[in-house]
Amino acid sequence: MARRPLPRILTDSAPLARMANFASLARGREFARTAADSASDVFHPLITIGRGLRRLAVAARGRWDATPKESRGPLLFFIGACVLVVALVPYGPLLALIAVMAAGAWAGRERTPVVTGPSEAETERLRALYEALVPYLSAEGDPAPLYTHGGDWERVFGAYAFDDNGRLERLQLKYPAYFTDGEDRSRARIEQVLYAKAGRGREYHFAWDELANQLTVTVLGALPADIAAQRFVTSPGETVLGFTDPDSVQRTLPVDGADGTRDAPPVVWRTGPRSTEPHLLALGQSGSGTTTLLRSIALQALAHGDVLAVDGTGTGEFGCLVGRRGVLAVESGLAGALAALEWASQETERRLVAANRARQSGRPVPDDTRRPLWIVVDRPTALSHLAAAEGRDDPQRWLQVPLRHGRAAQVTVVVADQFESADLLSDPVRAHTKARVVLGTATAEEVRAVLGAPPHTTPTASVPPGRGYARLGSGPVLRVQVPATPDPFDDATSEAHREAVLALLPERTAPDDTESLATVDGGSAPSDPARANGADGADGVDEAEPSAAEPVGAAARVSIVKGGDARTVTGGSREALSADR
Ligand SMILES: Nc1ncnc2c1ncn2[C@@H]1O[C@H](COP(=O)(O)OP(=O)(O)OP(=O)(O)O)[C@@H](O)[C@H]1O
Repeated sequence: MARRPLPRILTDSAPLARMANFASLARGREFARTAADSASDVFHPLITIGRGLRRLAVAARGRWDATPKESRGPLLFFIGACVLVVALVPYGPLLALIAVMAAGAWAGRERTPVVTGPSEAETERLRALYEALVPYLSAEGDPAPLYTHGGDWERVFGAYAFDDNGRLERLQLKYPAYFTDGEDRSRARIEQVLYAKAGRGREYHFAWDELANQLTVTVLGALPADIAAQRFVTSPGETVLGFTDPDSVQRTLPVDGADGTRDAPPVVWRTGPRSTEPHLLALGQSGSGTTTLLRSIALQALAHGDVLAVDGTGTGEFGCLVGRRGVLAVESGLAGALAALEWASQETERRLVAANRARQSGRPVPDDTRRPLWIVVDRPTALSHLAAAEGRDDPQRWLQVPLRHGRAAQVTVVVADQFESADLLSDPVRAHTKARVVLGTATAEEVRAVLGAPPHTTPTASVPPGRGYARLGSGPVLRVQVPATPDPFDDATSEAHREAVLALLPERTAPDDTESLATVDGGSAPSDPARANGADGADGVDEAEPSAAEPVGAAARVSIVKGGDARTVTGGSREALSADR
């Protein structure tokens, strides 16, 4: 009987053999790879030296080729002499061999290639920026346009830098000479394009070099906001409005910040008879920090002068000043504000007359006309509005004389208000406040409207309180961060800030209850007539009559503390104030 053949799969050993072959092949490859790795580890120094010797040989060959024919003879002779010397000195050949090996190892070391030029993504950004500028920086009929669609961006972007996240940090670009770089509108258009294309939300500085037709855009870091109220090292007549960029001002002041003491560049405002901007106006949105700026100025002013504060917000923002030496009054009601400002106006006139008389009679100007008087008015337009509703005098009317003649009489006016109410500011306030500050979020047009010049940086959409721009007279527009000077009586104020502000307050000259007298609602509390005293001790003073509590703006009393002595007069009694002069 014939035997049946087994199935082919059981007899044919080819697949199994193939599998066995694959396995041995894979093993062999693995072995070869391991051997190669080990060999390359072992022979790595030799490989490096070999590579270095090859590079040296190539370099020597290049050098030899570059050597003029007539110099080759002497060079050969020199090399031969060197070889002879080496051969003759003891251990010369060995040392020479070691030197050659070392040179080979040095020349053959692996060098990480230096990446130059922008990455692909960065190149794409630069190209997009270039294309976006084409419509604004090209003109029909230009035979050799710097900017054309699909043109060479490397021709115009002289320098650029990106941060670690690939965002543009600095860009220097050339623009055609016919571009109207002297016109603010033309500049603003370019700045807007760059701002949009380089990434919104950051603050950019634009430096226009009109001579070289070159614009440099730099991303600005945020101004440090860790400087709080403190005693600044300044001379009398100097007030620190805030701190700015280091290259914007030439001076620095030692300040205590979050990381200890450091030098910071201040924006210093000079007041007094020689000041060209003797009065200041600060504007901003609600919550931008204008009241804080006034508080900071008042605290600095108290170091060398007297302060009269009028708080149009009626929220007691200057309550911490009440009863302190040098604080003449803190008013938050309409009647009180009117009386206090009228007094300030008449005091300015008195100082001028006294100084004039002294000069005419050849005597020195009396001391009581030389002590600086600061009139600090927060939101006067709120009081103006109230006054109009009640058919009374506009309190701003009484600022006219101090604003016009204050400089000669050592009287400084500081006004703060909100953008929305700026229209209600009187003409003298607008005309005589040459030192200007804009705080908080503001468009370039708003900054320009207040400061008279546009900012050289792109205002960002959100800024911390106290951040803005300052301009003194016709000087440059400076970025500024006001020192944190919060109301120490505000529950939200941190302990450190509260202590910093309280430490700057002059000593108390009146008992604590004065605080509730003048700041809360125009002073409804009775005061102690025994404390009532004139500035010179002999002035006429009305005895205060206790009155019923009245709403803000209907105040009937004024509390004035002059030269450290308390004086209380009825708000409606202007005669009493006049008599006091
Ligand atoms: N320079 C600053 N540093 C830190 N915080 C500040 C600064 N300026 C203001 N603030 C804080 O911002 C808030 C608003 O400040 P502030 O009252 O001075 O603003 P404002 O412009 O007067 O607003 P409003 O008129 O609505 O009172 C407060 O909590 C204040 O402490």
